Amino acid sequence: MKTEDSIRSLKGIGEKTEKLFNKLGVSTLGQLLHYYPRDYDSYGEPVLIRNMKINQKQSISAVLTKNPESKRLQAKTITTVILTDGGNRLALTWFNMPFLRNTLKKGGRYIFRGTIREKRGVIQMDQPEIFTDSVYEDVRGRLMPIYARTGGLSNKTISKTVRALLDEKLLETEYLPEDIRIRFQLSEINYSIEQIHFPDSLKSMEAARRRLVFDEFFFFLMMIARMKESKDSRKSNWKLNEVWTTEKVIENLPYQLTNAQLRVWNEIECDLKGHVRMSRLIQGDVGSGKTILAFLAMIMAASNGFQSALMVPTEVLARQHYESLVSLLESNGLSEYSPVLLTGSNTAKEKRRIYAQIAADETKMIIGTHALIQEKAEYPNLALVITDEQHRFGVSQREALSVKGELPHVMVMSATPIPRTLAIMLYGDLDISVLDELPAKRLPVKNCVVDTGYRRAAYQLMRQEVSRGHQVYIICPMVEESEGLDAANVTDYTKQMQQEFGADIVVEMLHGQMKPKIKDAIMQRFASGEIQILVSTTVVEVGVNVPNATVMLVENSERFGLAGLHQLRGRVGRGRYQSFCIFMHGDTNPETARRLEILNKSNDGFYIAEEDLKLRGPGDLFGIRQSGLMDFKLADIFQDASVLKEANQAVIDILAADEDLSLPEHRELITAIDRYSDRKLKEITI
Ligand SMILES: Nc1ncnc2c1ncn2[C@@H]1O[C@H](COP(=O)(O)OP(=O)(O)OP(=O)(O)O)[C@@H](O)[C@H]1O
Repeated sequence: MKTEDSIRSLKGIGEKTEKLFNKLGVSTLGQLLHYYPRDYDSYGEPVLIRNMKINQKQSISAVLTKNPESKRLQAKTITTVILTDGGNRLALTWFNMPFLRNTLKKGGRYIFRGTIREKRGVIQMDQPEIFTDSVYEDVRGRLMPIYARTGGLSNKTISKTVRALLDEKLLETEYLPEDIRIRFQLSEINYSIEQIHFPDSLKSMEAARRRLVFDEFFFFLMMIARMKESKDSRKSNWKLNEVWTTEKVIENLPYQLTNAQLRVWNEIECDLKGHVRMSRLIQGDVGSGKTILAFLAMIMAASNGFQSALMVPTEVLARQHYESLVSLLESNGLSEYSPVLLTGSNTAKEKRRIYAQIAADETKMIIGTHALIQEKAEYPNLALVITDEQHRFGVSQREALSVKGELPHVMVMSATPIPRTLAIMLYGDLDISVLDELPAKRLPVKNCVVDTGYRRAAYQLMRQEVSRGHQVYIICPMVEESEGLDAANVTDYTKQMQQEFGADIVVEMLHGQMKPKIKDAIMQRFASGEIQILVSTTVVEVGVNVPNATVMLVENSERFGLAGLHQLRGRVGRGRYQSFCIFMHGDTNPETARRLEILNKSNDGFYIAEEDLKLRGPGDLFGIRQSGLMDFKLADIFQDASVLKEANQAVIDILAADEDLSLPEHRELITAIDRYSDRKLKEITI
């Protein structure tokens, strides 16, 4: 038997059972070995009735003093046995199992196991499992696996099949080098597989789990590390030596760059000047000033005679960046770089003209939405691509653009602070720069978490801020997943607000269903101060910059994740005025208020992201789960953070000693890694 063989090669697995296993993603023997239990049942010592704990699964050993009784109730047959010990009674009931009357005999000793419940003063056990003493002996004191199941395939069948396979002694070849196993105290692979399914003890299960969790992280990190091109192969074809234009632009800025901005700019500049192509992630909290770094890099490309492209996720953001760039260039006498804006609002004719302009190298700077920049444009002279990731895993996206033209420098901007552990996983193929400082003279946003009873007071605060010439965002979440309802909700709310604030205050709305042109127009009017209150869905979450806005009210804030709320809040507090963020919730669950309190306590995105990761896991947080990329079977990025660190260290050390894994002691390892990467990359759907 081989691990690649179909599970049909096991005795007793016919076509029907095979199909059911396939539903669980198990087709081969190897996959079955790695189909780990999701939990365990422990078979403890049988207890006396008086010592039984309600709502716990327990066993009782008893001699039957009476035969079971069956009666029909509606369409069901109910079979009952009453057990007594020392004056305590326990009722056992089974549904639709009348044959038990012939199985369980008066005078026989059995062990019954099930969850103890109390109903109307009677303690009872529904549907208990039944053992004879000798059968129970086999499981006594053990942890028995509980597998994720599918209809028609019972836990019993799955465990029996796994047991049968393990008894065949089908062995995996140990692929982890011995020194790594010894250094990180990892148990051997076959022992770990056996013990994760049928542990001898809790301790051996934990050791097995640690090894298998290590493997999950290790392979993932190895795959990412091997995707990262070696510095030697990342030769840059672009010589960017001219730096004084950007120096002048920096001098002319109306503010001083923060130390963090200066440090990161220095890293970017070194990349651009060097012989190695840049492949860098710029991470920073909301409002930390990432945009100016992107513009400086684009200006540096242009002043050296090269093109650059900035891709962003929304049209609103593309236009906003375009306008800021145009005005930055104008104020520095650099309009000759003639930037272009490429979005879904361009007519076919305009697009053709812009593409022609790009192809003829008449424009040095292209700003647009991802899809459009990636479309059929030809970039004869593209030295730099900047993508604004917006918490999405984008290897394939980055690759798609990098292949256009002569492999440009790549800079990735992430607006979501990502905890260090997760950053290793997501962006292991990039160098990372962190903007860990907000521009000075910013007043921290004042937060409050309130229930709907505070609404009047919130409106009062808005009125007051508007009278001072400032502006307000009101965020309405989706009522349901349906986009249609989303729009209706915002529309109704806007009408209410128009009535509430009267004709002197302009209230408008913004949502994802609007035509891009209309959305742009609304955003323009808000940015120019013509609209005072903007009622919006989360379309403003992404990077919108209106420093004059000082109040944000988030309705139904319990429906958002913390990281999302932090992004939203980042839309205020971007100028020099005191800003306020009101998280309103219509929920009486104390858990909600406690979760939102985390935002109240801190304005630090990295801290909030850590907390959110703890609460919700990485999938929900960054929309990664859908990509299948972080679907670990056992590993949990947060709980197993220490194993993650060790796996990361192991990857670094192994590659430092043997970059292409060609040493004989790594032969098994490279085979296992290749197998893993093939499978994983096939699974990814982005
Ligand atoms: N060093 C600085 N001093 C003062 N203001 C700055 C500084 N750097 C940037 N700004 C201003 O801060 C505001 C926010 O900057 P920017 O839009 O680049 O933030 P960001 O990092 O992209 O944040 P987000 O992810 O929230 O969009 C802008 O109005 C920008 O002009």
